[in-house]
Amino acid sequence: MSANATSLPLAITTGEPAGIGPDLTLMLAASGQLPEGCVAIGDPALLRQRAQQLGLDVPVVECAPGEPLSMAQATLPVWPVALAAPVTPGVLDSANAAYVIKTLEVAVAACQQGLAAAMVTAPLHKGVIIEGGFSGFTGHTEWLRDACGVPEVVMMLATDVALHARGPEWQGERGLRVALATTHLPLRDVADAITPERLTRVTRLLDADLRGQFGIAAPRIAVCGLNPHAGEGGHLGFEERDIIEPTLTTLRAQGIDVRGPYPADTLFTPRHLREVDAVLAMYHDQGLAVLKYAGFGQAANITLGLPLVRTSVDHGTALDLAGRGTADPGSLGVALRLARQLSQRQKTNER
Ligand SMILES: NC(=O)c1ccc[n+]([C@@H]2O[C@H](COP(=O)([O-])OP(=O)(O)OC[C@H]3O[C@@H](n4cnc5c(N)ncnc54)[C@H](O)[C@@H]3O)[C@@H](O)[C@H]2O)c1
Ligand SMILES: N[C@H](C(=O)O)[C@H](O)COP(=O)(O)O
Repeated sequence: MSANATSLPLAITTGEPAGIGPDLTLMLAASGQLPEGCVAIGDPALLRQRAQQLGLDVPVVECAPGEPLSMAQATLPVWPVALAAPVTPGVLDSANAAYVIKTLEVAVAACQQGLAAAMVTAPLHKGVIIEGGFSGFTGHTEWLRDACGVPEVVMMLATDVALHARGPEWQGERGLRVALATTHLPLRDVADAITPERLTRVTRLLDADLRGQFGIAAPRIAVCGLNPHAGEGGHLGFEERDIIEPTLTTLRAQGIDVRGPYPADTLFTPRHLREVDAVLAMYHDQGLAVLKYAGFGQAANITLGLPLVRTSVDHGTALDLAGRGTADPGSLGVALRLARQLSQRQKTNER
């Protein structure tokens, strides 16, 4: 296989086996919407069984990293990882936690060895991974940071503009990009995690990847406050006055176009969004509730700051839909297209 980012496969980790990850991968393959050069990572027997449950005629073809992929229409090439326990759609079993982690390890190794262009992750279930013995696990994003040995990563979700613009007024014609200063933390711990050091690392990474990965020459970043009305001058919380504002002042002096902190409730309105390229939210639901309202099913999750390209879906395991054929594969399609685009850009940047 040529070591060319356009011909290297996109490795899809199929995620929680009782969730919709296997279904969505098969649905895209069956409908001919799986982009050329994709390979799934998971248990071939599970995929064949799920295809049968969904009534999909998708031959599952086993192969190994580095081998040429089957080019036949509507087949699904698979790099095999064996399940530990049989799966019933919608029913979690912590015995399969190590299997899910193994699929991630295979994808990371393939990217690192130049055998995959990027990894695209279908959803996993954080709770069952923890119950399966991975006590520190909080999500793909943090796991990938540690697996790749980098000090910081940033979670950013973006709507797919071409497919989902709400109209020309929705953040201009560039869609909505929301990055998070903190990720999977209990709300109780969020305020303590908003430190000058973290804000500085996250903002610098966001600025660098908007330039390098998204080709924005001079990124403009709007930053949310943490408290209602951005702290009301210190009367409704001190984090803006004492931490966020001074950090942004320092970053501006270093040449980063970072604006705010703004009251988060009115920042996510077209008039403000049109003026910037990304919003940095202070915590998970502050940013992602808006992003998912704007584009659920047509958005993707990107991990910034990794030495490899990783994109993901904008939704979870949807156990209620597994095995039924009613889940929407749109976000997986967006994540795959974005992964291909980012891996091609990464290759161009390396030249
Ligand atoms: N990328 C990931 O790995 C990822 C992302 C988000 C959530 N999760 C995990 O998923 C699990 C369940 O999370 P949750 O219940 O908060 O969110 P969820 O996205 O699984 O489900 C929320 C709602 O959205 C619906 N939904 C989700 N995906 C859909 C799709 N493709 N088509 C149609 N409807 C869809 C579900 O049926 C449900 O009603 C949790 O363990 C969470 O941590 C993983
Ligand atoms: N925060 C993500 C979301 O709500 O869509 C999701 O939990 C996935 O996170 P990881 O990619 O870190 O697993």
